[in-house]
Amino acid sequence: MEKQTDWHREQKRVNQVVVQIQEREKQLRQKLGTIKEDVIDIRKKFWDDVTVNFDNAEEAAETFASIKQQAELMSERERSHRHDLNQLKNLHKLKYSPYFGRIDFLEEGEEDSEAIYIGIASFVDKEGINFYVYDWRAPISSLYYDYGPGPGSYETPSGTISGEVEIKKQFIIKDSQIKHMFNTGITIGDELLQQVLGNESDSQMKNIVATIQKEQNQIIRNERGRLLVVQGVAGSGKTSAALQRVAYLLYRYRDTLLADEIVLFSPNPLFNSYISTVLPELGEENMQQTTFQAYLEHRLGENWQLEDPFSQMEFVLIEKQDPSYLARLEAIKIKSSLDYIHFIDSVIQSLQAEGLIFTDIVFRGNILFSNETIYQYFYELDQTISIPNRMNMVADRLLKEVRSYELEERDKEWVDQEVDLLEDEVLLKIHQKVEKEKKKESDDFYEYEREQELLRGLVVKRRLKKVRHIINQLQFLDTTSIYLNLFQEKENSLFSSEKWSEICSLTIHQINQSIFPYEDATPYLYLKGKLEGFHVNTTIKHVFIDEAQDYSPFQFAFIKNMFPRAKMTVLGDFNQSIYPHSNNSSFPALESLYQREDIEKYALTQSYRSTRQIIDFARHILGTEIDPFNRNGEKPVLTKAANWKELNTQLIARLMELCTKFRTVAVICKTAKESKRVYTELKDELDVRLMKKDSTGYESGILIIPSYLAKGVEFDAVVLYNVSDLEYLHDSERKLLYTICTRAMHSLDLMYVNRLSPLLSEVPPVTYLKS
Ligand SMILES: Nc1ncnc2c1ncn2[C@@H]1O[C@H](COP(=O)(O)OP(=O)(O)OP(=O)(O)O)[C@@H](O)[C@H]1O
Repeated sequence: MEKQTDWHREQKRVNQVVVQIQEREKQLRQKLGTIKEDVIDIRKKFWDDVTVNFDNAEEAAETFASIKQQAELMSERERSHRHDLNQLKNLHKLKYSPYFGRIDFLEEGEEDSEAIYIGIASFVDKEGINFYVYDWRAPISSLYYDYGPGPGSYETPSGTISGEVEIKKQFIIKDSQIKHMFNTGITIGDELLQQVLGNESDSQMKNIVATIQKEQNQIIRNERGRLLVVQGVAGSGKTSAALQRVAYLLYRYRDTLLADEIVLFSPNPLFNSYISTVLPELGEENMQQTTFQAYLEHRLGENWQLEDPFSQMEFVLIEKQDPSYLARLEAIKIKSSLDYIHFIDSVIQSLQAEGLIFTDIVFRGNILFSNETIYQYFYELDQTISIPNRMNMVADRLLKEVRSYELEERDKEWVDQEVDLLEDEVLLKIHQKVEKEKKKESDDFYEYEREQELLRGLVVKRRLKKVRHIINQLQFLDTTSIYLNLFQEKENSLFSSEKWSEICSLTIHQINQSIFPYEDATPYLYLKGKLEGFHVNTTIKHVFIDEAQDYSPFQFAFIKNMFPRAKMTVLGDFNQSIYPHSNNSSFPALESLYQREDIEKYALTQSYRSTRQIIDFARHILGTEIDPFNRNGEKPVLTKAANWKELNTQLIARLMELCTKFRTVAVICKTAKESKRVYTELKDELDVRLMKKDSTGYESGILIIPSYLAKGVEFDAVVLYNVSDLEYLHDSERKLLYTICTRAMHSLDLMYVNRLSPLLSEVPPVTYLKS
């Protein structure tokens, strides 16, 4: 009875708030209509209100000022329009579901407690005094995530506020109706989480603001430290915490931080699209999103075709018979290490005194500046000046000489010939220019000579444009040869590896081919930056790196260098480090780049994605401890087939069954090559889609996807294709297997032919079913 009246009371409040929201919507719509009309009006009458007069400098300045004023007026109105539109969108969401939580808090020293309702955005009365709804990011809302009934406190810019949480409730409200209501304890109720996690997955990630856990809340709201490191088990909400943290920062620093000043590095384009709706759902704009590969490509420019990490991964997974396989694996490890940075730094040190390699600058087939001359110019300069500064000084000197050369060159015969070939429009333009000058000079003989002079000047200038570009871009520096020189010495005291000599030959061979190996791209750009100066990005204030276990120490150092003013949030799971360059030393290496007091570290140990049964199975692959959220499902199913044909028949039957139960079903293969083969075999039988490295999105249905592209993403049901000893034999593939299994939310199948992978030998038979 009490429960019913309580429910009734709460629903009554929802109704009241919704009425207020509707009222506000109405007012805002009216206001928007007026602003829109204003903008149209300003646009239409833009020139009516501007007096255009360029007769003299004073009039022109006045004209300019009045145009500026009109433009500012219009952009202010447009800004206001955008802001109100955003507010309208938020009101629309609030109307559907005004809030998800309530806490009654009695502040120390106060007589009465206040009921705080928490939703995705604030909603205040007209006077701006009473909050119907608090934004989940407001300081007081932290109580909801951090405490159950009992003593509690929260931080505000002016200090800590303590008191007593008297009541804590959670709601699921849809269509303005309370569907569920729970009184909860310390953690945000199991009941609500059960509801949320039991739902089917989507091709888009969802926000978790209603059920953020205490340890996740600490990560989201952390503002200390320049480096925030999160090590969290599979499915522990690292990506979720990262995205809600972006939303939090945008709210907390709304006057000084723009979404564009935050960049997120994600593992692949598919992941980018998977997470792209979370922030807009929360009423925020998306941050910049990129992959490290895209960033490298952008930096390397068009001259290089860069191998991508997925092709490198295919090589590592497939080409074990390749004669250079072990050398390349070793090369990848060495080139990812901080030792390699130190090695490059030591080489750069010696290049201060000698050894840089330059190329000739050629003009019309002749050497304009020989590499020896440039070398001499460079090393004539004081050695205490940094290499990039000296490089710019050389460029200035060369440009000056080009200018003198340009003047001399105008009288050459080739110039006359090219003048004859100039286009008519150019001739006309020069003619008009001279006519104008003539008027001023009132000189009748001036015309022909002057025209010729200008035309010759133009021809030479045009032809020298490329030379100037080469100089301005410092392209006379032969960074590729300097990089290759690192591999000329077959002995290297820094690397005891016996394979160093083999690595040297391999690298020289690879780089002389047209595709630049992935493992060399970052070191090459680092060297280039050290010689030419880094194009650092100082506008970015926060860098987020998700799936951070896939980054090498070298890459971390490089990113830190590129964004010198940014705070870093780095989230990963060393149990999912599947790339040959990533290992357990990446995070310590990253931390070594910061002062101890600048580092904040968190661990997430509870997994929310998969059912208890899936986690119980998967954790034995690595022998690791993971605390599963208590949600039950079927045990994973292991299916053995006598041959490939039978495997496919069983796979098709199982997929048909899974499709009736779930929205997203993934067949995860080890490699892209295998995925393609499976796709070819299934496509006539079932509606399946093949995911490739450049796939940018997916819909519900059956996907066939290579293991490394499924990183960071999740599916209702996963079928691991061919978990035989042929595919998963080596210890190095253990983490890959574990990563694949932990993509499943509700259902996991593993299929194989002949012999089962020995990597599953430690998994107790009670954790799975056989079919
Ligand atoms: N507090 C939470 N409330 C509701 N759902 C949550 C919560 N935390 C995590 N989840 C859900 O758990 C799943 C896994 O979350 P997420 O992808 O953020 O984990 P992750 O640690 O990045 O995983 P992985 O490293 O395995 O890719 C998602 O479906 C997410 O919505």
